[in-house]
Amino acid sequence: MSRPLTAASAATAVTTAAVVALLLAWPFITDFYSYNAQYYDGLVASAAIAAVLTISLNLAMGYGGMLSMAHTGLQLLGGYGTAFVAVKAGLPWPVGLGLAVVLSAVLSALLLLVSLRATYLYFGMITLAANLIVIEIGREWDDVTGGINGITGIDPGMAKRAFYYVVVAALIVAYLVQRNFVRSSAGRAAMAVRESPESASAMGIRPATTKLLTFSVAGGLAGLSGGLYALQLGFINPDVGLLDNGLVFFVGLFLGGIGTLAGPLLGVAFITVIVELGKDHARYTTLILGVALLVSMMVIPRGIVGTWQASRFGRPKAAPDAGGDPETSQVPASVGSGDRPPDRDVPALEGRGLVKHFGGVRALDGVDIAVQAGTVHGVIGPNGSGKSTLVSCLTRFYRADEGEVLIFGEPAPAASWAVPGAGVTRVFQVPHLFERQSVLDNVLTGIRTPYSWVSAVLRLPSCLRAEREARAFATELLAFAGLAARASFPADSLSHGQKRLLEVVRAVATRPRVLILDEPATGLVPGEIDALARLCAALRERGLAVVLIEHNVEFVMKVCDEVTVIETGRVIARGAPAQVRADPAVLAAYLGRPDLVESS
Ligand SMILES: Nc1ncnc2c1ncn2[C@@H]1O[C@H](COP(=O)(O)OP(=O)(O)OP(=O)(O)O)[C@@H](O)[C@H]1O
Repeated sequence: MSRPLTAASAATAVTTAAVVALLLAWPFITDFYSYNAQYYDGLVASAAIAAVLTISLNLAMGYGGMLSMAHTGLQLLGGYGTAFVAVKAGLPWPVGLGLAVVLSAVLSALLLLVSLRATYLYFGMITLAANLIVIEIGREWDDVTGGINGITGIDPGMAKRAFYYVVVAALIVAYLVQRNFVRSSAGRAAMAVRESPESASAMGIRPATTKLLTFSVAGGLAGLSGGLYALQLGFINPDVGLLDNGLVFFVGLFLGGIGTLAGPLLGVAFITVIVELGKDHARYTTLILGVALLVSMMVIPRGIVGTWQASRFGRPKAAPDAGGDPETSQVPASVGSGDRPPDRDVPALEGRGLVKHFGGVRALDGVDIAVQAGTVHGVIGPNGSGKSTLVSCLTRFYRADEGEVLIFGEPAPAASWAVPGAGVTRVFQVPHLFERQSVLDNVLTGIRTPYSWVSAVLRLPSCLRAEREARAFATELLAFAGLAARASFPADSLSHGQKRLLEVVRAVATRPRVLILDEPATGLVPGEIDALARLCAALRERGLAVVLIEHNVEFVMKVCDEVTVIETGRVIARGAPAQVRADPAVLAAYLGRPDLVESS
């Protein structure tokens, strides 16, 4: 997690220090310059509480890709938790804040669990329903919530200035939770699932648990914001949960920049200033916010921070390439040196009698395939013959109707996300990169790190060490692929060939024992195809099994030790390249284009 100090990170550190200094000095500044210091202190405290909730929304929607309409309800729940503890149970308010965090995190987890299969929009509707239910329970459950009048007399028992510092401390904590989470393997997993649950699964990330964790952490922060809000107001009632109140958080998030670390803070600060300047015309506040949102969506859809990052000034500069020449670079030493030496007696990957139907189409019709460790195994066949379906069945993206899959003689796990953990990683036919993440983060997403999200948020030494090692490994891999100079660039800025190489490198980062590449040479220029061939050879030397699905038969014949040929879902030939090339059934399958398989 310790990053090299670039000009951008130095600027970020200076800005962060300046903002923290301003927040800490604010009460002294207002004391000095204004007769109405308490008002301005309260204004900034309110903005800080709103920023905590906006950070929570950013984690859920920006980084987790989950549309949340439950955030005012979660804030209300946090408020009730704090009020109940402080007023009804007579316990210290910090205990109430703790309960607020737990209650809202638990409700978020439950919401996620009941909507695991929901799409983006349906998840949003489920959270909307939950929000309405929380408000209604608040109205009806008199004994606990005080009903429609709510709970009053919530007193933090300290001077307003002291409470201001409590709020600022909470904002700093919320920001650090967001930053440390996002920069950890948990955060990278959340962004991977946001961009493509399928690719995330192929990297060994379990989408359901990742979403559960992200939404629960976000829920906890929403509860914290609710507890602080109740303490600041001195009361809590069901109206706090009304959706109208959530408008300001949404506008702030989109204006500041959703999916950016500083966006929620900047957005809320911006809105606070707008509302404050227009306070003499308060009835137009909603109109002003609506117009602000509309204009920002039309002019700067990525928000202020997102637009800055995408601009010429905010974009990273290309570093001189640190030895990133695939001609000469070596595959990092740790690739392939897994804990188990390759067992040459048992196939690394085996499919037995695989059958797969799509409606009336029999895409696989009893395919047997056995791939040995330390070999490159080609799978060829005409278009639509079933190659990609075979890969998907072997990696459990499709459930085969019949047959079994074995990895080093053991039955393969049933879930696709568990297959990389068993040693088999696939690369898709169409590039499936995490396009909005940096090139380095794409590779880091593939690396399994042995620390928990809690140690990431607390930046414990074990986590920092593991991150340092992961970054060093990822950097070595990028240097091998000739992409080191582009490490901090977004993946979508790469050329097609670079994207394909990055995807292969990302798969290698999972430290597989079997690597399946589905048409990796498509769209590559000859130099890139050579680099790919060298990579396959290097991985074979390291004892990996490489499965190569390809249309480029010349390439397959050059790099493969064994070839399986499929036609209409059946294996029609298998053996050494020269033997397969001369097989009459193979020549017949390529009827019309025998030049594709015949030696020149
Ligand atoms: N999700 C799906 N739904 C319905 N039919 C499918 C699906 N996936 C594949 N098929 C069909 O199964 C057959 C095998 O397709 P598959 O994509 O596995 O072939 P392929 O050999 O990989 O082809 P290509 O070389 O063009 O990528 C084809 O007839 C295809 O139309």
